[in-house]
Amino acid sequence: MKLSEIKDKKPLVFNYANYVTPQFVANVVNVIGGSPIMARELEEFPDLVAASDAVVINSGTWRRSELLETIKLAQLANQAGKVVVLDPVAVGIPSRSLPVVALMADAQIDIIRGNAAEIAWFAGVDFSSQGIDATGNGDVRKIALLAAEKTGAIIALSGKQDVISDGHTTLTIDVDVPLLATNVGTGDALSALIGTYNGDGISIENTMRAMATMKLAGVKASKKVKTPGYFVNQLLDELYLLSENELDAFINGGGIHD
Ligand SMILES: Nc1ncnc2c1ncn2[C@@H]1O[C@H](COP(=O)(O)OP(=O)(O)OP(=O)(O)O)[C@@H](O)[C@H]1O
Ligand SMILES: Cc1ncsc1CCO
Ligand SMILES: [Mg+2]
Repeated sequence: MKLSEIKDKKPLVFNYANYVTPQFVANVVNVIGGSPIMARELEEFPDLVAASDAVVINSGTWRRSELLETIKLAQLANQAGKVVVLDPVAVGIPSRSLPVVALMADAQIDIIRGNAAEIAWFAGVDFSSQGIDATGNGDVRKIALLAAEKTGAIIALSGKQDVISDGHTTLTIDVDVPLLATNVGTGDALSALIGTYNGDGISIENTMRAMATMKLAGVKASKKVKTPGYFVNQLLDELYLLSENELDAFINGGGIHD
C-alpha cells in the first residue's frame, strides 16, 4: 500500500521478533503509521493473526523449541491469507539453516528480506559473512533473481545496493549510506516495514516502496547528522516526517532502476 494508505489504515504488524531489536522494530512500524505488536505465545497466535495485516518472522534468536510454534504461526497466516515475511538472520551458519529449511518446507513464505550473504544462501551462491553481517562482494542482482526463482518468494536483498526480485522483475536501489549499516536492527526494522507496506496485498511494488522508504530516510538523516547515535534517532524522525510526494520523487527520479 502507499504511505498515505498506511497512515490511514494503520496496518497491524505482528512481529515474531528477535530479542535484540524489538523496541527499534516496533518504533519504525509506529512512526511510519503502522501498528506493531510483538508476541511469541502459541495460544495467542490465532487471535493475533486474525487481527493482523502482516506477520513478520525474524529467526535471529530462535530457540529450537520455538520452531514448531513458528511453523504453526506461518501456517495460520497462510490460511488467513496474511502476508508472511521472513528475516533469516545469519541463515548461512549451518545450525541456523536447518530450522529455516523446516519452516519453508511446511509453510509458505511470501517475502524474504535479508542482506546479500543471507539471500545468497537461498540462491546457493557463496558469499562471505561474519555473524549477522554480509562482508563479501558479488553480483547481487543475480543472487536476488536466483533466490526468487529457487524459493518462489519475493526477495528483498538489502545493502549498499538494495535489490527486489520476484523472479521476473528485478529492481535496484543503488545509494550508498554507510551510516545505515551502523545501527544493529535496521535490517530487522526494514523487514517489518516490508510487512507494513504489503499489509493489503503482496507485490514487488509494495516491497520496493518499503525499501525505498528506509533508504530515503537514511539519505535524509545522513545529511543532518554524522555519527551513529544521532543517526538512529534522526532516522526515526525522517521516517516519521517522510511524505508520499518525497518518496515518489525518489522512486521516479532515478532512485530505482531495472
Ligand atoms: N553501505 C550501505 N549503503 C546504503 N544503505 C545501506 C548500506 N548498508 C546497509 N544499508 C541499508 O541498511 C538497511 C539494512 O540493511 P542491512 O543489509 O544492513 O540489513 P541487516 O544486515 O539485516 O541488518 P541488521 O542485522 O542490523 O538488522 C537497508 O535499508 C539497506 O539498504
Ligand atoms: C545481533 C543479533 N543477533 C541475533 S539477531 C541480532 C540482531 C540483528 O538481526
Ligand atoms: Mg539482519
